Amino acid sequence: MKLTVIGAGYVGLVTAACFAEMGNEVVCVDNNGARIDSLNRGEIPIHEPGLEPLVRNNLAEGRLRFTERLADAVDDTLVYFIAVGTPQGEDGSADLSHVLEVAKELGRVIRHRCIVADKSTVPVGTAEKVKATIQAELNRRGQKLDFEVVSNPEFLKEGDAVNDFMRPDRVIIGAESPWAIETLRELYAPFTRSHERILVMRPREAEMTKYAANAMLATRISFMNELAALCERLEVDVERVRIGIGADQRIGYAFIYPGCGYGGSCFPKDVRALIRTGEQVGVEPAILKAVDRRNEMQKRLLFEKVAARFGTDLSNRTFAVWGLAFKPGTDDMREAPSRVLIERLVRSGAKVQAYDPAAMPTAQTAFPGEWLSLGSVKLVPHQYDALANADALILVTEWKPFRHPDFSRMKALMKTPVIFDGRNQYDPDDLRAQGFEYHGIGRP
Ligand SMILES: NC(=O)c1ccc[n+]([C@@H]2O[C@H](COP(=O)([O-])OP(=O)(O)OC[C@H]3O[C@@H](n4cnc5c(N)ncnc54)[C@H](O)[C@@H]3O)[C@@H](O)[C@H]2O)c1
Ligand SMILES: O=c1ccn([C@@H]2O[C@H](COP(=O)(O)OP(=O)(O)O[C@H]3O[C@H](CO)[C@@H](O)[C@H](O)[C@H]3O)[C@@H](O)[C@H]2O)c(=O)[nH]1
Repeated sequence: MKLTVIGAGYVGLVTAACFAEMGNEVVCVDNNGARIDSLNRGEIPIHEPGLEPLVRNNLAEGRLRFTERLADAVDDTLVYFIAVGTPQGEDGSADLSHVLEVAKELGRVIRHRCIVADKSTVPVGTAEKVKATIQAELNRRGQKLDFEVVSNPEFLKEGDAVNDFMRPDRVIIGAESPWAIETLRELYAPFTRSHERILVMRPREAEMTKYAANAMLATRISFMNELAALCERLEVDVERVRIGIGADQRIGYAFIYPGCGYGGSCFPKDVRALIRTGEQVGVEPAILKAVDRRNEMQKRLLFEKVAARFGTDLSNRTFAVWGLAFKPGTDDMREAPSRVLIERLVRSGAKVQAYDPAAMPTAQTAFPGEWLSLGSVKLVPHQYDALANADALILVTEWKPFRHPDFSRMKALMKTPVIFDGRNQYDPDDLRAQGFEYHGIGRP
């Protein structure tokens, strides 16, 4: 099939590469010229395991092409995928400006019967807005043609995106006409051969399903984080409680890990967008607001624990931070808990020595230049370098190399053997036996 994917970010690039890998002819468009230039050289602008060989092979085989201009895309494209960002707007709602800009441009360039499938996460009713925007441009051109706008939300997780796209739990097709439904069924068939995982519904239902999934997962995390706060006061180890409740098949173990808060480009903004939707339609989003509020509290928790231990004036203190990305497996620092922690540490006069296996280039631009130039934040080349003369280690992101480190080496490097474990990765008893002072999340 001939496809065009608009947006070469985490979703667009994975979508384009995976469809090309299945034998489709794909053009991937992005208005960021520098990004397109590097992709055409086979350089991947994001860290996503398995993506680089996929992009390189398909570029070399000629099934995948990158361009800056939508007008350069294949003229006979059958399905256009919209995969541009929908960041949080000022009032918390999803900012649709990029999506509608793409819709307008599509209205200017399409010449044949086609499907426009929206992969960006958008509020209920957006497919109708996209359709109206395209139609207005076609009318302006005096062009009559048949097109359908479909909602095809994406559920991939960063750090495991290629795997999620290749083996999806489900593919949601929010479409009206049998033609659009059949076309997308055919396109996704190679990804869902083992058993039927294609779910067809109306576009509005598909749009809602995406928010509902993220809101449910975020709710589980905030619920566990609240339980962790209770456990800490009651001298109960939340990790034992997590294992105890996860064993109930109705609950399960997924997304019940307490920690220092959820981050990333999806959960925070999607929960807030759904809150805004509730307010707009007159439904009090009581649960969603609590989920968001608990998460904001959770992101401040590590700093509060540090301040409770070392005081609020942290000048002359040095802290090692392990993990800057919002989760392991990615270089993405959007809404990362590390940012909240480091900002507070620096404001309190502390020096930070930070290391992340993938997010060091992102960190170079994520922090104000003067923090780096004045040495408030030092980005070090190795995880153990962060520990040199540190008053404490703060584990923020549970990358694999942090899970089973050399504790005796760590102790020798640090000024004081204190660990704040923001992801409950270590055994408190074991660490205390080795002479560490241990502070976890929801653990006595
Ligand atoms: N990141 C994820 O894990 C994930 C997963 C599922 C869904 N989503 C949703 O998918 C959408 C995209 O997310 P992302 O993380 O890939 O975003 P991103 O910011 O990584 O990428 C978006 C890309 O779109 C490009 N772009 C913006 N406007 C454009 C235009 N007019 N024409 C061409 N290109 C344009 C940008 O230059 C950028 O490269 C969002 O709605 C997000 O909520 C994200
Ligand atoms: O038990 C858990 C699980 C996750 N997290 C945190 O939650 C955040 C999000 O993690 P994850 O969901 O793995 O990553 P994302 O890439 O943000 O993926 C989510 O957001 C995407 C964008 O909408 C969806 O497509 C995915 O299905 C959905 O999992 C991260 O900060 C994690 O540290 C926890 O604190 N506890």
